[in-house]
Order: sequence, then C-alpha cells, then structure tokens
Amino acid sequence: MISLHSVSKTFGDHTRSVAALDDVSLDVARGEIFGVVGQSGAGKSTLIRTVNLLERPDAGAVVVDGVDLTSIGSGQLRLARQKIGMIFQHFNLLSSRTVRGNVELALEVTGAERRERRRRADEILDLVGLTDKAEAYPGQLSGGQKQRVGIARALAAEPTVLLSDEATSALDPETTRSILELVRTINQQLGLTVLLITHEMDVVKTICDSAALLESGRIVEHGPLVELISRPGSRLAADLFPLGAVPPHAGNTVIDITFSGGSADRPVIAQLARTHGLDVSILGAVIETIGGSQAGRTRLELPGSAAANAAAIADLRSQGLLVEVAA
Ligand SMILES: Nc1ncnc2c1ncn2[C@@H]1O[C@H](COP(=O)(O)OP(=O)(O)OP(=O)(O)O)[C@@H](O)[C@H]1O
Repeated sequence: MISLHSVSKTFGDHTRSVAALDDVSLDVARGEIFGVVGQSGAGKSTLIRTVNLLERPDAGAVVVDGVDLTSIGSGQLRLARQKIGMIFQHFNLLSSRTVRGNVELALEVTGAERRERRRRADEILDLVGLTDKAEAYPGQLSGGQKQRVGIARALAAEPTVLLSDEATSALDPETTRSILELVRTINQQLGLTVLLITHEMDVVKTICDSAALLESGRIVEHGPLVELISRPGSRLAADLFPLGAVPPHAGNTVIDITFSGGSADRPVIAQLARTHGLDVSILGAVIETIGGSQAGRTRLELPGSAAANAAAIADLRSQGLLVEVAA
C-alpha cells in the first residue's frame, strides 16, 4: 500500500549537510499498522513527510496505492493527497472554527457541497465519539478530544492511508490508550492502512502489526512484531520486549529460550528441571500475545558450565525451541 524505494533526503547547503534519509526502502501492506521508531534526529518526521510529499525526496520513489507520487504533476498529487490523512502531535486545529467546522474544512478542498460536508462531518464525528462536541471550539476540549477531532478531520475525505506523526506524544497514558484504541478501531472498520512514527515503544507494542527501527536516516531492522519478538539478537525486540533480566551467578550458564506458536503454552521449564534434575532460575521473561498468538523469550540460569548443561540444551533444541547460550 505504501512503498518507499531507495528514498534519500539531505538537508543543508554546501557548508554543512545532514542525510535525514539515506537510501530508505520500506513496504507497508494494505490494512496493516506499521510503526517507525528511532531516536530524536533519526529521520522519522522526514520519513513520514515524504509519504505525502510534504517533503520531496532528493532521490527514490514514493508509491501509495499503486501511484508513484514522485512522478505525477501537481493536480494529480493534490488528488492523491486527499487519500492520505494525517494526524499530528499538536493536533493543528483551527481555533476559530468549531469542531464540525474543522472537520468540514478537510472536505472543502474536495469540492463537496455544503450539505454533503455537514452530513459527512457529523457521520465521522459520531465515529470518533464527539457528536456532542460538534459546536464546541478547540479551546474548550481536552487533549484527547482535540486528537479525536484531528482524527475525524484526517478521515473526512475517506482516505485509504492514515499517517500519524507522534499523535499521542502530548497525551497522558490513559488518553493515549483511548486514542490508540480508536486508531485500531478505524483501521479494522475502515480497512485503513496506518503508518505511524513514535519514540514510544509502548505505542508500537499496543497497536502495531509491524515495526521498523530508523537510525541516522537508515532502516536498520524491520518486520512483523510476532517475528521480531522471536528473532535472536533483534534490537527492536530488545527495546519492545525487554527481558528485565537480573545478573547471573559466576560459573553458571545463562540461556535464552525463544517461544512462539505452540511452544509458548508448554511447561518447558518444569520439564527441563525435572528431566535433568536442574535447579533452574528464571532471570527474566517476556511473553506477549501478538495477533492472537503467544510469543516471547525467557532467560534462564542453569547451575554449572555450558559443557555440563549440554544435554539439557540439546534436549530443549530437540523440542524445536530456539536456545541461545548467552553466558
Ligand atoms: N528543514 C530542515 N532543515 C535542515 N535540517 C533538517 C530539516 N528537517 C530535518 N532536519 C535534520 O534532519 C535530521 C532528521 O530530522 P527528523 O526531524 O526527521 O528526525 P526525527 O527522528 O523526527 O527527530 P525528532 O524525534 O526529534 O522529531 C536531523 O538531523 C534534523 O536536524
């Protein structure tokens, strides 16, 4: 649905330049929620702004719903942009317009008639739960309500793609959760594809199907969450699903077991302790339900050296479990 092909963007002049995006390629499937994370300055804002060409890349192609936005004229681009809604950290509402007026604004550019604009605005305000605030002004709303207006405005022209630029970063945790629930609901009800950028791992964990890690303008890792959590050595997985491990005792063996699919609900640790007569300590664990199936990792401490525990480790591996000797 959204494809970036070798997109690069450099800011600056001949004295100093910054490669905000460096040969970035990315595919977001139709109907999925895709999160891009990275530290401040990694290029997240630049990336999301290239998707609707608010930022025109220096090189590469941006394809949305089969249309290469980098190769079309301004008239076609205006039409294509109507199919890409966007929400922002600071909502960007017009304070002089009512809630309904803000939503209708998005429909004025589409050429919809006044009566149709009103009908559509009321329909979408109902969807985001703000029917009773239609006549209110942004200054009379809470942060969460303002973001609901932002979402209603973004959805007004019936887009196929929603871009979210740190949309919950200015909200408290409870409001964040309700806004993320709303995004998930509209993703499912309307089949909308969502690309979001965030510095909050919890946002990705809560609603994303897939994620990518951006570092100094480059995508260093990406994939579906359910794969990432069980990918050995994944930095995204370590950030998204930290093991919270405590230090082991010297001379003992530390192993990381990755669970996914059916292995997540087997009594693996109890069996290991029983079969091999081991005093197993759990140093850390993360088990999550992603997309309806369980996946996770457990860090265990086994008494004695890796050589002494070779049979136990081989036994775990023979059960189809991924086992890494961490120390
Ligand atoms: N208009 C601009 N002019 C010059 N440099 C820019 C411009 N926009 C972004 N940059 C630079 O490009 C790099 C990437 O910036 P970008 O805002 O995309 O990162 P980010 O990951 O969104 O950061 P943050 O989370 O702090 O918003 C930074 O080094 C930034 O200073």
